[in-house]
Amino acid sequence: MVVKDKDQTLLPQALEQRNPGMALDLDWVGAAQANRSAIERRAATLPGRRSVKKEYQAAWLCRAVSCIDLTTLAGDDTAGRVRRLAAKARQPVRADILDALGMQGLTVGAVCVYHDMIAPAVAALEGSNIPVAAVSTGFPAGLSPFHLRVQEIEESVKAGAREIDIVISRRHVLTGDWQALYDEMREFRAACGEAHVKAILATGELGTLRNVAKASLVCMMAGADFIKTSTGKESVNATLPVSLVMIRAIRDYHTRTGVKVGYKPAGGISKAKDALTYLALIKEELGDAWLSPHLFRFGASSLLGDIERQLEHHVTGRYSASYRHAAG
Ligand SMILES: O=C[C@H](O)COP(=O)(O)O
Repeated sequence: MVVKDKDQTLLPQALEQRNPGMALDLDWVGAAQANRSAIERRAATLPGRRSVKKEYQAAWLCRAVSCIDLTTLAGDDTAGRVRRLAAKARQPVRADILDALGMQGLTVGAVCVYHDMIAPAVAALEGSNIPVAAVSTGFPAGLSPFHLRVQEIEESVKAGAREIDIVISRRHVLTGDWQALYDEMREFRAACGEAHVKAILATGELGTLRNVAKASLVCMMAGADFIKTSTGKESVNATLPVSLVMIRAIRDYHTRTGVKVGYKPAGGISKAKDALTYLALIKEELGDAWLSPHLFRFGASSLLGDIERQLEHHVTGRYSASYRHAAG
């Protein structure tokens, strides 16, 4: 069976798009609003939306796979674990399932690791065109000395990371010091050189949705190629209300500057149906242009397993024994 999606772009595209950034516009930042109750009402309508059509669900799930930053960020990471992750990144879904769907050649968007795991990841992904993304700048808290955070970026780029996920200093947001946030992001951007930079806002620690909107704008003004919700280590990670606020900031930035900045929800996204909700959100708020790996990623360590199980179910009409067991 071949599953077709009318406007599909399933394979990762070349990462040629960069956000050049702009001068800090404090008036724009000051005017940013986020009406919590309206945002929450809208977010509540998202699960189960028809904009991601059920008859094309397998194709949408494959698209979700192509947008995953397959992640391992644990203190006990080893080269062996990273090699296994890289193998999964190259072949994220069982070949017989992909054959049945007519989706050969599917890979994930990137593999995301700590600095020390870049070398084994790069070696294991050689020849695949799957980029390695590294979390740098003293991830997850971002509280190491500034010059060491900049140096960490430079080292990560030198080691072969083509994407750098930086963490912002939350205190700059919490104290409303937008100039400091802009300057920090600007320096991180410069240190990344040719590598793409994703700015992790750690939204669960920013206090208000309004702060999330402002921090999103400032990071984009300073040249972030992506804005990302969370490290996955905060007590609250990616949520739909926060995503709406960030996505609307991306939309405003695009309207005002013509520049498309990417979006990466991360942390706690582990179910295929949640992935579909996020894709519906992107489709409705930003449009089809954002539904590809160069403008949208999931930061996720365990989402792929559930998507693979759903695809298997789609193809065979049943879940494998291991899944039935896991589902109780
Ligand atoms: O950036 C990615 C996150 O750290 C992954 O979080 P997760 O392990 O909850 O999927």
